[in-house]
Amino acid sequence: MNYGLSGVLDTAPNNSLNTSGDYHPFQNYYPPHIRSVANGCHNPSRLTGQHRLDDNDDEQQQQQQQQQHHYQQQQRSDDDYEINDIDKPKLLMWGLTKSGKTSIIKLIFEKMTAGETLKLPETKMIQIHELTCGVYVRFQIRDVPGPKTASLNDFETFAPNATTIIFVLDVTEDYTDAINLLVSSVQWMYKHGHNVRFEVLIHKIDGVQEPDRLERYSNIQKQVIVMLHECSIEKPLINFYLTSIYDHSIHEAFSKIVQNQMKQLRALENMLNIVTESTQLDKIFVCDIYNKIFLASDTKPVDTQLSELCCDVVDVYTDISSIYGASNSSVLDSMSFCTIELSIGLILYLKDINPTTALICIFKKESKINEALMEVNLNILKKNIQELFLTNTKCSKRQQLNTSITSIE
Ligand SMILES: Nc1nc2c(ncn2[C@@H]2O[C@H](COP(=O)(O)OP(=O)(O)OP(=O)(O)O)[C@@H](O)[C@H]2O)c(=O)[nH]1
Repeated sequence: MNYGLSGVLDTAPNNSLNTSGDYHPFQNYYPPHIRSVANGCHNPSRLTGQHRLDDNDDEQQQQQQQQQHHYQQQQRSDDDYEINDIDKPKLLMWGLTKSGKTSIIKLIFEKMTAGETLKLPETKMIQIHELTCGVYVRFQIRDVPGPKTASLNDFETFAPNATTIIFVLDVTEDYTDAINLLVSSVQWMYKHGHNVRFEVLIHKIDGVQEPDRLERYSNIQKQVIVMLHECSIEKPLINFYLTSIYDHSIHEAFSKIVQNQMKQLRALENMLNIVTESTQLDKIFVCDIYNKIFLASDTKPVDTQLSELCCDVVDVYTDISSIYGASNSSVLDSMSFCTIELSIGLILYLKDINPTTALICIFKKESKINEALMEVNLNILKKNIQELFLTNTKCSKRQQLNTSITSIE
């Protein structure tokens, strides 16, 4: 399958408007100059930008209605997107009691504040969360009561059908027991033939002084690898992250964990690479605006500060939308966009993909971006992203059908 991006146009030599017949109807809405913060908006009744102040402009209203109609159709096709329950990744939150498992889920997916997690009761029963990121990426997370010691009794019940284990290790406590629990859990999985990935969150890092953080991270990592090596597990599937619910690190780590579940990731990254190169952008992220999970970015190395900036853009956008927007409409719709110019010479541009997902582009103010070309390419990208996910589902449905025909023969 060709994972390229059909139809993406290359940068024109100057900043002129693209006059080809290909130009997207959005052209009429988005004047080809960059505007300042959050003057993109969702529908006529919400916060309006300077180009929409005239509510009596019939032509504009008609076009807006057409766009809304397209978006509703898109929403309907998104609803058609079904993922087979067997294919759905099953993530297990695992770690000692009070390590922070429930807090992480509540903070990312249920909008609980970090302060509110202080009052969370101990988990007594297994909690199953059916979650969706960016409409298309669906998975299940199981939050289970954490053991008080390095005992595997409960793990043997919870682990067998997990496809990924998210192990939460409280770095502010003596972590000998936590490391023993982690190592024996990996060992148990290998012994029972489950070659699953372990995503280890070295958590509550806000409680450790800045200079000691990396040292503690590499000590824990080394200790775990040596212990696994002693158990003859040479190349474990294991990743380590430094996290805290008091900053963006937990969103960043969880984004990587979610990306590891997506079979479309490489294809998506290829598409984003093509668009960043052809449009001369510095970076593009695909982000779920409700939980701030990044589903992908182009493959240029990500500066942590850039992804923090993206989370901030999303916060600004959703805050303004919830203050000024109509209560019954979604935060993003087919006309949503916003541009923020930073004093450090960067421009952040947010644009919808679907009702929950946005593209966030970053480019330097001085770079000669052809904005018309950027708009065309981002619209093509948006369409291709949708097709990529839908094609994948159709393929897997067709494969299932073929399998059942074969078995009947
Ligand atoms: N300082 C700090 N505290 C955190 C962090 N994450 C969670 N906590 C606190 O850790 C405590 C325990 O969190 P829980 O989420 O209940 O832990 P759990 O692992 O689900 O515990 P069990 O339900 O007993 O398995 C709470 O008081 C949280 O506020 C963090 O990143 N930093």
